[in-house]
Amino acid sequence: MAGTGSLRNRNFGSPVLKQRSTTTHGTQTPDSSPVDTMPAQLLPHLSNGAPALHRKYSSPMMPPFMVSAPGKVIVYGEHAVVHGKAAIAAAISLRSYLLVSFLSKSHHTITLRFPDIQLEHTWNIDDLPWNVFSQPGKKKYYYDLVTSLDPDLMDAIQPHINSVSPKLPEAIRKIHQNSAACFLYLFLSLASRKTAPCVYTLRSTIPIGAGLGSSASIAVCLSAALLLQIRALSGPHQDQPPQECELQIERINRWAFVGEMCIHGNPSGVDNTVSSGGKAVLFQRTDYNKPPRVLPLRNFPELPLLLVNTRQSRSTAIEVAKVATLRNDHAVLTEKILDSIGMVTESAHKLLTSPDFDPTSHDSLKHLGELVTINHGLLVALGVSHPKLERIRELIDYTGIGWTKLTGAGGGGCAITILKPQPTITHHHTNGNGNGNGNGHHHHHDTSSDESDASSDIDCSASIISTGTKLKHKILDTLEVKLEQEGFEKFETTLAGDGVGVLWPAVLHNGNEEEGGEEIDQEKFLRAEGTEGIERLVGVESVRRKKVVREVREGWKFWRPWEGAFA
Ligand SMILES: Nc1ncnc2c1ncn2[C@@H]1O[C@H](COP(=O)(O)OP(=O)(O)OP(=O)(O)O)[C@@H](O)[C@H]1O
Ligand SMILES: C[C@@](O)(CCO)CC(=O)[O-]
Repeated sequence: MAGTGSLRNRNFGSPVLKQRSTTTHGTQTPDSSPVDTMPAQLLPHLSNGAPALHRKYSSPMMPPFMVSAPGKVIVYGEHAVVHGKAAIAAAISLRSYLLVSFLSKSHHTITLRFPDIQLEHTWNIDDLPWNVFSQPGKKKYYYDLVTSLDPDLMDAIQPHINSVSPKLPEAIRKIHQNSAACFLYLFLSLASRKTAPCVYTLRSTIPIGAGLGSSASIAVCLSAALLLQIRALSGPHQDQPPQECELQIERINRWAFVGEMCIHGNPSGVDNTVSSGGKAVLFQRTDYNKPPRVLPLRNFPELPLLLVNTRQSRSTAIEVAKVATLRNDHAVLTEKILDSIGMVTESAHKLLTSPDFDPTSHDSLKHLGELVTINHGLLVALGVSHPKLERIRELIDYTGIGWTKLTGAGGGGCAITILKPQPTITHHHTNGNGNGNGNGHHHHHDTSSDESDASSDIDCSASIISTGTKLKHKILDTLEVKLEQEGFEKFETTLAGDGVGVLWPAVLHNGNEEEGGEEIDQEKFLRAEGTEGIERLVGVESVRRKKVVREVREGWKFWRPWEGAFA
């Protein structure tokens, strides 16, 4: 077991990291590689966390570490992506955080503490079906591409899943058992009997079942944590070449996809791909036996986005199954709708990647907005909207502030609105419908000036004037009150952020008195209150709210192939 002393003596800057980390296949058996014997050169690299190396850990075990992964929004193409069409999705600033704390070896247990869903469960490591998972033909390695769940392995873990929350009502038990299945399948596939006993404590700022990829983000966290524990990842560190960063992200993503399959049956893989790699991507999977086509959209604009939660929870698996049924019952029609959604995505992709794309121009935003409207209509035709989503769209359409669609699986969950740029006109008549398909409702924003241009209810010209900005804020404030009155919830988030991140050891400079930084332990993590409390304690970004400056906190590290290094 590595004590504090050996941790201190480790050479975290070893150049060996570069050579080892290019290892891809077959040179390492993850069996019998508990993290407490992890060689320094394969541990997450600390470049600016030097003080942490000299601190004394209160426990003689390995210090706890954390991983974090973002949620996502699908901007275009959900559902159609399950059927081979392309989708565009972007990471958001809401994230899941997983703390891995090690126990002394006498424990022989593995514990999940997932307070967001009130799940707490402990398994005895020796009782798990290692023999089934290590049989020839069944044994998988960290570098394998697994594209479907093995029914024999699922059968083997079933009794251990059934032992989770057996007395709770069916609906809650299902949520618990989905998360437990995701963990156990990954744990048994990647770890070994000798894996160090530990506690996995997970907290998330992503609403669950709201279309924002909560399940993918937990699958990414679990995959990254387990791969780190078995030494199958290198970095993230400053000098990692882009291809090497991509390899690490890909490795995490492949196993996260396996975790996603445990939670919702037939995922396309878009959610875990965005959650692993961050930023924004065009994603398409035509053949489930092969890796998908993933084109990073490096210049994806920080579109002004409004995110509203219906608070109507639903299961992605059920919504995906609805579309499969429709496709069975109305094959030709459904195919045409799915094709059209694919065309919406391609059209957006063409615009977003064209050399003269300007996200602040009226024409570009209008084009993207119209595609949002069309996409929503097609999702309605697929039967995956919900009266509450339609109500949100109606409320937003009346204000004329942007273009709205459901995002993710639908059936409830969230709606996104791409906001028009700042209005330049301070008095106008709207047709009550920002999507240009007027429905006869009239709104009067009672301010001064230009009545002549009633057609451009909110003008998208580049000149932004303060009266226009005030008007927009007024409309948004009024809208927020209405949404709240009807039980909906507005979210603040930014688009196109980082993917999976590592905090090793779990120490952050939180500006308090603790020498060398604040050690994050289970109790502190569990005590953090709500999204703000979690972000203040462990958030990957520090947010200076008034000026809305977001910057990555010292300590958190990311694989960023687009930079070849982390900031
Ligand atoms: N914070 C969390 N803690 C534990 N388990 C979670 C958490 N968030 C999500 N899950 C797991 O993910 C499941 C929700 O997955 P689902 O795919 O239905 O919703 P989503 O991922 O939020 O939406 P979408 O797939 O449409 O983006 C839950 O039932 C639970 O098993
Ligand atoms: C509905 C869906 O397309 C998006 C869920 O976020 C399902 C999937 O792609 O796995």
